[in-house]
Amino acid sequence: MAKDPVRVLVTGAAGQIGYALVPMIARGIMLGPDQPVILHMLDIPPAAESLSGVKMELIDAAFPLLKGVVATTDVIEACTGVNVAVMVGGFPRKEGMERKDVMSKNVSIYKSQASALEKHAAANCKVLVVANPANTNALILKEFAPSIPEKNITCLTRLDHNRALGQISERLNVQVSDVKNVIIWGNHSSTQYPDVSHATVKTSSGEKAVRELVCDDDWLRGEFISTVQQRGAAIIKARKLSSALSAASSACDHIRDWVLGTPEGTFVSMGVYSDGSYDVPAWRVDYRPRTSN
Ligand SMILES: NC(=O)c1ccc[n+]([C@@H]2O[C@H](COP(=O)([O-])OP(=O)(O)OC[C@H]3O[C@@H](n4cnc5c(N)ncnc54)[C@H](O)[C@@H]3O)[C@@H](O)[C@H]2O)c1
Ligand SMILES: O=C(O)C[C@H](O)C(=O)O
Repeated sequence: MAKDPVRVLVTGAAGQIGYALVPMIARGIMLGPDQPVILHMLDIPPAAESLSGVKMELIDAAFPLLKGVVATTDVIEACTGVNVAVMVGGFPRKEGMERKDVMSKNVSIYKSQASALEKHAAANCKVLVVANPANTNALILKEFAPSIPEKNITCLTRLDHNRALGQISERLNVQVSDVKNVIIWGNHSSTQYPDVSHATVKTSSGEKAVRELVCDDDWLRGEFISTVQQRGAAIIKARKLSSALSAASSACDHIRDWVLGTPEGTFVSMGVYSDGSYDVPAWRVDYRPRTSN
């Protein structure tokens, strides 16, 4: 029997990540090849015409799994009934900026969208924040949507995880699909810590530790980490635009593995609300930034 469609919200859908992401969702890359979807796309009024063009293209692509498209600038209409929310709407940094430099513009967006999600999304809606600064925006969303369970609000560090897999694969000249179990600790920022302590590569003689195969701790402690930490900036320098296809693909990986699970013995990275697991300090209420009103 055919499955019921899942409603997936993409905010900032007229932007460059949105344009790469919505066809991936409509093709089943996010939720699986047998899962019908209804896409909810939100953007701001100045982008309404461009958003309507994206909707036209989705119709023209005749995706068999796509059972409906809501394209709107109304946050309530966009959030109503959604089972998965991918929060991409916001402003990207430009060359020479850090991700925290877009904080003042982007954080306010997440306050208003949090209350719309809290009131109108489906129960148990899973939220992925992509817009930067991703960890802070996710925390703001959690604060302003207190009835959404903490474990349902996450942010994207899967792009950093995938970048780390890619760097190991390039260094060892092995298929990226044979590398697994890197970990990204910390924020999606230049202070993140890509960790290969548990990472392995599948070889003809079984799984081998990345550290053993690389056999160069200076590289692992130095260039490897800084390349992953600075990859976003390197892409902005090269494209004059921030990463989009890799961000969209990683967002699909994040939701797919969250909803459908990972193969046994494989783990992946996602930004989660800290409850004290892994010896990382739990988030405390007194860490909250003070506000003037
Ligand atoms: N976490 C990650 O790994 C990662 C990776 C790449 C980019 N990003 C971030 O994702 C965000 C989007 O990047 P992009 O390249 O698609 O940017 P973009 O400028 O191409 O698109 C952003 C879209 O968001 C829309 N928008 C702005 N305010 C909005 C609001 N209040 N509601 C709904 N939509 C709104 C804009 O109109 C635009 O269409 C940026 O913050 C970027 O830094 C994060
Ligand atoms: O670096 C950026 O500003 C965009 C994104 O966070 C990335 O890592 O590519």
